[in-house]
Amino acid sequence: MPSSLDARAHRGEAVTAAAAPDAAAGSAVPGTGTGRATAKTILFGEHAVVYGRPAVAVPITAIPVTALARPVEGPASLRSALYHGRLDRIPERLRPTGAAVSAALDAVGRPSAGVAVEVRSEIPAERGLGSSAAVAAAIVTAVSAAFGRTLSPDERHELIQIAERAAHGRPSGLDARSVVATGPVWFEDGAATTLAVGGPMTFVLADTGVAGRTREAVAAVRALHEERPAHVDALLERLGGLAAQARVALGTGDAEAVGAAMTDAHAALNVLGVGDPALDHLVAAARTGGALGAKLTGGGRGGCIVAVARDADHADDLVAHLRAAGSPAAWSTHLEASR
Ligand SMILES: C[C@@](O)(CCO)CC(=O)[O-]
Repeated sequence: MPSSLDARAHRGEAVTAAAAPDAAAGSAVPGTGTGRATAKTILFGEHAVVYGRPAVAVPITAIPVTALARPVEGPASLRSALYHGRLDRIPERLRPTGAAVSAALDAVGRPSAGVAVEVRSEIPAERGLGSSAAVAAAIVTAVSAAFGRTLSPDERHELIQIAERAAHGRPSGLDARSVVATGPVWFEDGAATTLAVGGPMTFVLADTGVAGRTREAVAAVRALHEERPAHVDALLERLGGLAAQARVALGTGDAEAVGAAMTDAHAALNVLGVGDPALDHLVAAARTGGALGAKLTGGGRGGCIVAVARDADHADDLVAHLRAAGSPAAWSTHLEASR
């Protein structure tokens, strides 16, 4: 992993579940533009959400990405930890990032304008933490601001979705909504609403060190769905049901019930074919470390796990335990009760 993504353990910011103002701040002074978004973790509903089931996600405000953009003479360019050069020569794997710049230029009516875009991201890529959606969110906000436009949340969502389609074909929109939220979200029918949290809850994220493969995992679920629709529909129904159950448990602050639902969801995701031995290893380690439950988070087939800690102090122990079990990076994030 690049040095900026070195193993760190954040105690995590308090993420309030109260009013969820938009987190993708941007300046709209023509000539300069900034955009900001954050990592996210999906607590429940990944993959099932692609098939219309509900999901629960939490933005990780302690892990941000910022984009800066300014109009220039000459071709559009990108500077990031992964690439520095002309946009029309961007490597295939960064095509979604290029798509975000182009989509924003189209949206401001300047499709062939030159723009210099710089991305500073603390979000590890390909770890199921929403890096592609967050980078796209920061970019579309920054580029449109550089040309004097402030995007409405829905306009911005559509532009992020263009980049997400380049990333993995048929995105549900969950990532695009979560990376610009400031509190936990309930996602259903393409819309995100603020989720009530009835008591403090602390989650720990741990990286397997194995790159997640969302595109491949989404395609594998689609193929399995075509092959065995009844089997897959039952799993998707189960995953959607666990999200609904967890919504109630979050609302009453019942961390044990949230953890139990997570462990069940992990099992269902494995049957769906999006697991990985490295994920199972960390889920098992989380349990021996005293977590109330754990599961893979995001696209799967690598990436991160998310676990429920007993409390904020236990989260620190759990981070250390997961690091000792081989995780190269672990973080914690804390939710305060919203009422
Ligand atoms: C796997 C998935 O459910 C989440 C990826 O972070 C895909 C999507 O929602 O588009």
